[in-house]
Amino acid sequence: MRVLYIHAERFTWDVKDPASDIRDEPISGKANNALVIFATVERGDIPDEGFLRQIARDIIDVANKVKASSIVIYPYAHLSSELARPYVAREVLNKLYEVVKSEFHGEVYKAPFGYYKAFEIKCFGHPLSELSRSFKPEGAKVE
Ligand SMILES: C[C@@H](O)[C@H](N)C(=O)N[C@H]1[C@@H](O)[C@H](n2cnc3c(N)ncnc32)O[C@@H]1CO
Repeated sequence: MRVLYIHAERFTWDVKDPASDIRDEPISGKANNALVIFATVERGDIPDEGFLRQIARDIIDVANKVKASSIVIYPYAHLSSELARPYVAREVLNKLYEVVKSEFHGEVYKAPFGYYKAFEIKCFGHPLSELSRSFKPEGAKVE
């Protein structure tokens, strides 16, 4: 999984057209003082508890470091050329959302999977406000 973390003073997303047969409810939204997680699920990623906890731990660690009051999981198919199939990607992101929500003290949001979306973001610009990560399942066969 490839992720881009942006610590944003304000983040809003507006659902547009469907972009996949596999999709969530089309709910737009906004969050303030949010750690926005632009997340691309890659081929080989699995909805495995241990893998997801590893990612959730890092997300929450950064959210606490930057004193974010909310976290947004944002499905984003643009950070890798090795995309997981939509069915798997949606399941991985929905489970990641559940793990983060169960362990973070603040609000946790998930933008809907499977759509084109407009978004507005105001990045704080401090040294930890833009970070990227790559997570691989333990012992996963790397093609
Ligand atoms: C398009 C752009 O504006 C929007 N932001 C978008 O990316 N929409 C994506 C994700 O919501 C989801 N999606 C599909 N495959 C994946 C994947 N492997 N990982 C994450 N999301 C995925 O399905 C949509 C179409 O690819």
